[in-house]
Amino acid sequence: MSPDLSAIGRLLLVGGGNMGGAMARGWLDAGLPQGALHLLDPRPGPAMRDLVEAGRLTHSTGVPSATFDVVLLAVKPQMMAEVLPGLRPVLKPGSLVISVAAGTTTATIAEGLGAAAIVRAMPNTPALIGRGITGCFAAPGVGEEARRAAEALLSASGPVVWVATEAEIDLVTAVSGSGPAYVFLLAEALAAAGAEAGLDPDLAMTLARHTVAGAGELMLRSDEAPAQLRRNVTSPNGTTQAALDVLMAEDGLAPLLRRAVASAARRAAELSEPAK
Ligand SMILES: NC(=O)C1=CN([C@@H]2O[C@H](COP(=O)(O)OP(=O)(O)OC[C@H]3O[C@@H](n4cnc5c(N)ncnc54)[C@H](OP(=O)(O)O)[C@@H]3O)[C@@H](O)[C@H]2O)C=CC1
Ligand SMILES: O=C(O)[C@@H]1CCC=N1
Repeated sequence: MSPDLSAIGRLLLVGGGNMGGAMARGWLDAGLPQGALHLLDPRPGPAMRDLVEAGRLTHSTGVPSATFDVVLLAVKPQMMAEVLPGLRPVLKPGSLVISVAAGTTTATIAEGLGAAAIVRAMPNTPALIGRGITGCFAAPGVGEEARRAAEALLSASGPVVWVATEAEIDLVTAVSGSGPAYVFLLAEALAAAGAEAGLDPDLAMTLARHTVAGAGELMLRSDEAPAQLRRNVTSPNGTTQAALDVLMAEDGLAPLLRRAVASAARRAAELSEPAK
């Protein structure tokens, strides 16, 4: 069911790139009222330009001379220090600020903008098709109504989960924010392994894409846990077991992913420091 976005008011999206663009598409598809969304981006990409030309949102290359009920920050973390002070005039008492920037803390955002109700959110790019998941942290001072507004907006991209501490957002980033890239890499590696083993490369890629997508869809729709779904594929002493003996070895996939997630979380923490 689509969230009710009719009461969101005026919404400013700052940065219409991969993530901001995916979220904008989700809001428009979920029925954000005509004229509610304004994009601030000096160089919007083709997808956003098409939406502007279709009259589905307004756009400016500079900070608009209006105030907004919600401001969603989707610029690179390295841009935040430069962008935040210029946004002070678009805020009014009660404005809600949502940031999806990896690493940038609510304290940094509060300092750059002056006082505001700030929610840090970590979506992921399947938001583009309404199949993302977003982890959120509400800074102290964000009231119940603002939380509900944030949840309504973010749930246009898929489920929304709240964490109790800001440090957990860096972990959400490492698992689900960056996670789609790990899954795409799995598809790439599976296709490459199939091609190396002798399959036509295009055929191997078709097999890999459908396998990853089908397994993902089955996992979402099934009541069974991923471990049980894995067992359902694994005939005793069969082919899957032969592959899993490699993937589940001491130096297999689990320790590799542990290291990858730890490395992403460390990078998120680094991004919270100035000039990284
Ligand atoms: N991509 C992802 O999977 C995810 C990204 N994020 C976060 O989302 C944020 C954006 O990432 P992503 O969308 O990938 O990055 P992109 O580079 O694709 O998008 C950023 C956009 O902001 C624009 N921009 C640059 N300067 C300004 C400015 N002063 N004012 C307004 N807009 C500006 C950029 O224009 P130009 O390209 O011309 O510089 C670009 O269109 C990051 O903070 C990232 O951590 C969070 C979750 C997932
Ligand atoms: O790579 C990044 O830093 C961003 C945050 C999560 C996904 N992309």
